[in-house]
Amino acid sequence: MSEEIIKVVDFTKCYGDYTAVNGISFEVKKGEIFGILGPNGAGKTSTLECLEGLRNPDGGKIEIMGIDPSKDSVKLKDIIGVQLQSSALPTTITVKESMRLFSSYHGIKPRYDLLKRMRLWDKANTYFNTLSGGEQKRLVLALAVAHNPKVLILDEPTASLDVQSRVELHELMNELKNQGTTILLATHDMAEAEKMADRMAILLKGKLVTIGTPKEITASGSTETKISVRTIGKSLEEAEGTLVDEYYIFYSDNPGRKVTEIINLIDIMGDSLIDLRVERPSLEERFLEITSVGGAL
Ligand SMILES: Nc1ncnc2c1ncn2[C@@H]1O[C@H](COP(=O)(O)OP(=O)(O)OP(=O)(O)O)[C@@H](O)[C@H]1O
Repeated sequence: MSEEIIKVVDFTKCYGDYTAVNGISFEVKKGEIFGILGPNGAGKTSTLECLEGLRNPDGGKIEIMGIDPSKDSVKLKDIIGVQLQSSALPTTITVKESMRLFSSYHGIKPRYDLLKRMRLWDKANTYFNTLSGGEQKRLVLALAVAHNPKVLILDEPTASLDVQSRVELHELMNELKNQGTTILLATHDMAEAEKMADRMAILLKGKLVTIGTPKEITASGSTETKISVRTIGKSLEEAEGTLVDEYYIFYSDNPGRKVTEIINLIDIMGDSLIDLRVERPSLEERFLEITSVGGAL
């Protein structure tokens, strides 16, 4: 897992006078799922589009398996898989025709197995513009992975997908990862990022504000761990917790020590524990902390 597949060094993207991405650097290793998170306008899509060779950087360096996307789009096309925008497909192409077209573009046999897997086989002869939003998205994803790309670039892949399709896509991503595919995943969905990403970068106003595993990022915040305790008696009445729906709620930056203190108190007071829950701050809470005014910037 140490081979660097994607290298981004001091990358900058401008639109006229506006700097959308301002000197960011990160590397993605072989077989990693790397999340790119950030609020609207943070620069995620601009970064992905430069990696895909659709736009040219205005500064710094980008490499995918040693290829500069802005210079060698021919070599890049077989290495990367990208999710097309829905508008990139002709409205009256059928599902099966689109798979044939893409497969011939990559010089492979049509991957009808993927249409079956993405539950699109019943719609094989349906025009693209009459598919539902979720079906269009499933097709676009099937087309992105048809040629077994070494690098898969996904921009909000599960937005507008139903729960079943979302779970199926996550399974497919894990399978591809296990086969050594490197996946770049831009998402607004914190639960998805926490579940799927090995590491992630958070962008804010074009700058990279933090990078690490979901656990590292969550643990680096000031948000405290929540401990909820329910007892038979009233042993915690005098402790500093707040009573909410029969649970005493405590917050601590040292949850191990706090839980021991609480249990000792319950014991000393001759009381009995009914339930104890420890909830670490979520990635979402940490994300909000980082991206809100007065956050880590
Ligand atoms: N073609 C363009 N011309 C001018 N400005 C652009 C263009 N594309 C993007 N921008 C601006 O660059 C900034 C970054 O946009 P980008 O789409 O990369 O952000 P994003 O993180 O993907 O946002 P979102 O989560 O809303 O999709 C935004 O302020 C946007 O308005």
